[in-house]
Amino acid sequence: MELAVGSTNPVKIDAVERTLERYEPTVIAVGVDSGVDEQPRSIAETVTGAENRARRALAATDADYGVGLEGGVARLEGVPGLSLIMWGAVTDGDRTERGGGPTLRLPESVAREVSDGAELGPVMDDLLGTENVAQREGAAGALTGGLTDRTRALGDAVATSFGPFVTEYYDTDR
Ligand SMILES: O=P(O)(O)OP(=O)(O)OP(=O)(O)OC[C@H]1O[C@@H](n2cnc3c(O)ncnc32)[C@H](O)[C@@H]1O
Ligand SMILES: [Mg+2]
Repeated sequence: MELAVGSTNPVKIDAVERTLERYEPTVIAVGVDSGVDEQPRSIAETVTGAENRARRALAATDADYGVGLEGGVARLEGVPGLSLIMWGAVTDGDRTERGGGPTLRLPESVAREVSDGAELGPVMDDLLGTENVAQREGAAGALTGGLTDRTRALGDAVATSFGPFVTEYYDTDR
């Protein structure tokens, strides 16, 4: 199975390779524009970024599927504080499906800087004294003490957005 992933971030490529391992994936990294802000600030903007990445990556290749992964922040109804969210989108060129990954509350100091306009990646690097944590364990790893990491967290978004293509349960939706 050939998959075009709309990013060159190694954690996103790894997340797709590992999650879809049983399909023996060939993954092509395609640097595309997400078409949304570098730091999406709502569920809708995050999902749109994932969709754009998936469609643009597929359009640039003859892969079977395009996959888009996007990280964002949002204030969610019923959940205090600012949340880190992540969404996936998968397209076969005809149909597009979306699915989410885990949600984490950001520490207040991080939430404040991001709310003031900063991008999460650099703010996390400042807090942790790291460089490019977004390309390694990510906020998901740091904020859980390693109970999960960004590859696994994004892998969940890959699984939930890919599911409708590999199970029969959604067939009646079409
Ligand atoms: O090259 P791309 O694919 O754009 O990879 P990225 O790391 O920038 O990932 P996103 O654009 O999807 O994420 C939007 C912003 O949120 C940040 N971000 C998202 N998840 C993160 C995480 O787990 N740890 C640190 N920063 C994260 C990221 O660094 C960006 O500033
Ligand atoms: Mg980015």
